[in-house]
Amino acid sequence: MTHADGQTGLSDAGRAWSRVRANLRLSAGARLFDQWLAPMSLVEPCDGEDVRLALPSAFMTDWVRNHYAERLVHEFRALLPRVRSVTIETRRATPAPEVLTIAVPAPVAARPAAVAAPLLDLVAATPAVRPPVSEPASFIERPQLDPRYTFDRFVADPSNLVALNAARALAEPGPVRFSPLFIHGGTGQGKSHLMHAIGHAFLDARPDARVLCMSAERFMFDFVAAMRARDTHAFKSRLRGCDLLLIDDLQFIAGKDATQEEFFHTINEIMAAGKRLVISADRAPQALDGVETRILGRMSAGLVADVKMSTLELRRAVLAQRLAELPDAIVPAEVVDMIACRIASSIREVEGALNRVVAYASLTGEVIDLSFAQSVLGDTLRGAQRRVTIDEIQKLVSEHFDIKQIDLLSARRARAVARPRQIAMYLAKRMTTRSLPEIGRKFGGRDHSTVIHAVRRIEELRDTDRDVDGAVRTLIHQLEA
Ligand SMILES: Nc1ncnc2c1ncn2[C@@H]1O[C@H](COP(=O)(O)OP(=O)(O)OP(=O)(O)O)[C@@H](O)[C@H]1O
Repeated sequence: MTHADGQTGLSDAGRAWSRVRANLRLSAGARLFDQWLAPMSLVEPCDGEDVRLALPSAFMTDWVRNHYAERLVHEFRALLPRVRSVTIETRRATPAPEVLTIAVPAPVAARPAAVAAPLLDLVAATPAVRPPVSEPASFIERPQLDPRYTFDRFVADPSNLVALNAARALAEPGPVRFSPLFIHGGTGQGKSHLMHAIGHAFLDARPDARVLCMSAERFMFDFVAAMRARDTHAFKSRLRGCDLLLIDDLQFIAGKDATQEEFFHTINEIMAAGKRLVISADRAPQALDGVETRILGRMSAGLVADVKMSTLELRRAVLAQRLAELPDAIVPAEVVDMIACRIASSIREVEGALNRVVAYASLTGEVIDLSFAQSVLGDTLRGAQRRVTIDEIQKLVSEHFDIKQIDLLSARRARAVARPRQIAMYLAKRMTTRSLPEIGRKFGGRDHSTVIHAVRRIEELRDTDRDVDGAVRTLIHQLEA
């Protein structure tokens, strides 16, 4: 219930918001506060449980969400303990509100939670940030699922097909398939998106199911907090009572022995009860140093699937999809293509680049063209621009393996030469925009199928052979420096 203050006319949430703002100003400092936080306003009416805050641009929304989402929940809850969630959304200041209502495209509209916020800006829409822990054991979890991360919004591509199909199968009601599912891959390649999509699909089919989604880091914090409070019972029943448990970024518990002990028992119980389990990490189980073998063994008993570095086609398709969600934005094809080609590191960065261009154009009123986009994305492009050449790759690989560069181009098949050659081809595919035939030509006139074979082989070896994975990581690091 909202109570209005007789003297100030403010609701409980309104008064809490004034205090939260004052606290933020003190802790963030005037400059940061004025730039990012001052433009934020409370969306009224507010029932004091689900708080909504609005910012005038998607860009700002993104920034505040990344840096202040959890903080805002804590600040509000300290003043108003009944606050359940804080949602940060985009609401453009002018013109009048009806212009602000962005059509919610069909796929996302299927989820009522996402539609509930009428001014939802799909690019920057922020999931409600739920309070972290300590719900009573009987509470049916409302999982921390990002409303944007659904299967409908996940673009299928050869680089993610196995993981996507396994994720879909695991989310289907009925017999449990492909559980535990272990999804691994580089940063920003869609692991969390897939996990959340599983959660959404599973809840769509079984709305009363207990689904819990958390990072391994959160698992550790909650567990440590429960131990400190000498009350691990609620923690255990909360985790172990799940129908679907989704744990992101497993690598965080590497080396944390007590947490791993608890984690092992948790996944054991989930699996023994025939419930579903999905885990993600930034590398394959075999390469997760510092994580107990018995945990990794459990993972390997299920399906291990990777999401590989995005292809150019995938980046193009994701951008096209995101643009379709921004009917007001006019972004020429050459700008889209420039972003897809020049930013190859992570899809998160690709999306971020598009958002930034659109946000700047809406703030400055400028028309988007190639030079506008390039000036907005200056630093990002300069970072991404560090153009690696095939020659550079060959030089570095030959130095690393202490062979002659010419050997990489030769017909020699000895493993001491063949493996580095495959690694060099893999890096050329991954770190340059050269096509397969072009790469083949640069390696002594080889066929494009040889390059494909090399890329696949190294991808496989990176999952199973630490030495190869380690060498590739070092080389990538050096090439990116
Ligand atoms: N195949 C895809 N289709 C559509 N969107 C994608 C796809 N892959 C990634 N994305 C988008 O890219 C962004 C980053 O994805 P996500 O957060 O899932 O990456 P991640 O692999 O979990 O990264 P990290 O390990 O850094 O957490 C998200 O906005 C996600 O929606």
